[in-house]
Amino acid sequence: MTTQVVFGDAQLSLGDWLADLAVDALIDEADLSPKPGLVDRRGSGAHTDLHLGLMHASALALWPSFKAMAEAAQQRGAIDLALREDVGRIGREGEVEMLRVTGGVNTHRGAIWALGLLSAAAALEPRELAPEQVALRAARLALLNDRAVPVTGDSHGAQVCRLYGVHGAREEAQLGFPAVIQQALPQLARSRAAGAGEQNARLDALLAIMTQLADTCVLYRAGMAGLTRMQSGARAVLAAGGCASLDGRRLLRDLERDMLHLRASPGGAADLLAATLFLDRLQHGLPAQLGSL
Ligand SMILES: CC(C)(COP(=O)(O)OP(=O)(O)OC[C@H]1O[C@@H](n2cnc3c(N)ncnc32)[C@H](O[C@H]2O[C@H](COP(=O)(O)OP(=O)(O)OP(=O)(O)O)[C@@H](O)[C@H]2O)[C@@H]1O)[C@@H](O)C(=O)NCCC(=O)NCCS
Ligand SMILES: Nc1ncnc2[nH]cnc12
Repeated sequence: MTTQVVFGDAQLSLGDWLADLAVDALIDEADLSPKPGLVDRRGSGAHTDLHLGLMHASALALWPSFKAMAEAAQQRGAIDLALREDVGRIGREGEVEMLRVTGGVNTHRGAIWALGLLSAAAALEPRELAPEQVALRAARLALLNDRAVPVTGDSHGAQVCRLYGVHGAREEAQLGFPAVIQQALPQLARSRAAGAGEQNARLDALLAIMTQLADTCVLYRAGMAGLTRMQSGARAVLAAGGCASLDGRRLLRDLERDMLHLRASPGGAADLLAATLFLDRLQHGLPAQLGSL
């Protein structure tokens, strides 16, 4: 039985719809400008191996993985080890495809993890798509131990988590994406309500994530000095009125200058902004009708 999402006369399977939302979120994140240290429409930020075309190609290449994760969730129908291991296997295959398309560059490793879990979590209960509900189901899935994960312990994230005693991408998901639920979505709503405009509201949401996140990409590239500058700089922009204000824009420019100087790229925060946009669309773009064929 396939759940169909009905938009007027058009019909889409739930897996197609969720994969569309996930890829749209990745492309919107990549395009959003000006983001400090990150790839955007202006350039490659602190990266020498990434550019906007590569981010787009990577996002599009992941569509089948997100669809497959959502379909696995529909088929399994419960948060259990079988589903966790399906999601892990599909995610690893997605990573291989990402690396093939980008010629070996890590564009979206964290995003496959976050958006994969969230796509599966959404597909499990398509009538319960409030951000907190979806994030909680994703957390329960992330807490299960995928026995097929290669136990190398030498990823960049694992190295800096050990060195600095912080939580990385795995724990962010296991805690129910607090940076998204407690920081980014409320900031997105506040900035929209204040009339900041959509682009500035999304930039403010990214900064809200950056105020608190232990972004392991920043830690790996720029150490604790980089992370502290990222967090304090993001707080300063928001305290000055956010990206829609003149003072906020000046402080954003200062933050960008310092992050480029430190080679610091908040890739983890960028992934969580994509997760924010995905959950925001899920809650505001509920399908007109869900039916089962
Ligand atoms: C649980 C996993 C996510 C693995 O996590 P782990 O921490 O062990 O591994 P990393 O390889 O470091 O990947 C984590 C990626 O998550 C993003 N991230 C970082 N901090 C956070 C955070 N606090 N919360 C959430 N997300 C976070 C980040 O991804 C983005 O940055 C990448 C680009 O950065 P860049 O600096 O260019 O790249 P590097 O490769 O580090 O190289 P250098 O250029 O510096 O030399 C980009 O990918 C963004 O997406 C981290 O990279 C999960 O992946 C896992 O379980 N892995 C095991 C295999 C598996 O089963 N996979 C399938 C899972 S469905
Ligand atoms: N816009 C971006 N720039 C650099 N790394 C990223 N990882 C995810 N999105 C990114």
